[in-house]
Amino acid sequence: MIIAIDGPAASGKGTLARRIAAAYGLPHLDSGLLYRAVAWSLIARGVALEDAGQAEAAARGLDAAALGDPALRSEAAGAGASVVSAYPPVRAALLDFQRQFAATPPGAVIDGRDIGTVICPQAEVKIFVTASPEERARRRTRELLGRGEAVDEAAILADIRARDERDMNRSAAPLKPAADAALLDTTALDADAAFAAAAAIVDARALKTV
Ligand SMILES: Nc1ncnc2c1ncn2[C@@H]1O[C@H](COP(=O)(O)OP(=O)(O)O)[C@@H](O)[C@H]1O
Ligand SMILES: Nc1ccn([C@@H]2O[C@H](COP(=O)(O)OP(=O)(O)O)[C@@H](O)[C@H]2O)c(=O)n1
Repeated sequence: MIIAIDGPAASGKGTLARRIAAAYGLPHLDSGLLYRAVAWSLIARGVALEDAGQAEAAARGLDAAALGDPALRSEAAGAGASVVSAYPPVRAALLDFQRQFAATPPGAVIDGRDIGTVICPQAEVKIFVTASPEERARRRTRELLGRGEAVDEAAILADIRARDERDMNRSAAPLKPAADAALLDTTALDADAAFAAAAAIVDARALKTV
């Protein structure tokens, strides 16, 4: 079974994807980490994010071992990922890895922006997770403070709005719900309630495909 979980920054899709993967015994891929790793490889070498050629080379040479680097979780890596992910050759270079991951039995839970629309349009279950920008900024601020990163909630909110704008309006695989995705607004749901709602969606969809 393939479960695609898409949505904007800090909507809670990663948390949901991890919990659903554990509950249903499926491997999990956080596809955002791939774009973060590409951005970080430029940032760490002092290469401008606007250098699309270098970004493509970084995507082609991506080493899965680099995905565990805690620096990829930083705000700078997330904002950089939103820039390099708009380059079609970067997306093309990362496509096979994601499709291969999904195609390997017993399937996968993958979270990102275009999993239900581009990477796995055949996914049995598609969930599009949202929350208000203000709630997402609160969550991300708490998370980054907890990680020891000095952050300001107003700046995080501005970054989230800028990222939404870039991710939704790019021409290559823009952020949008697949026509057959279930929408899940987690603004007023804590992580447990969001998981219960998502599991109910998975169960209902999975039953339909048996
Ligand atoms: N429903 C929720 N309510 C409150 N906080 C949440 C909820 N879901 C996730 N979080 C927290 O919000 C932050 C962002 O969640 P995450 O799953 O990383 O989002 P995303 O993968 O969409 O960027 C994390 O610190 C996470 O623990
Ligand atoms: N499947 C994906 C996943 C992420 N991305 C890009 O990578 C950036 C970082 O994604 P992420 O999922 O790690 O970020 P958060 O939602 O966790 O903040 C996003 O803003 C997108 O621009 C993408 O284009 N396609």
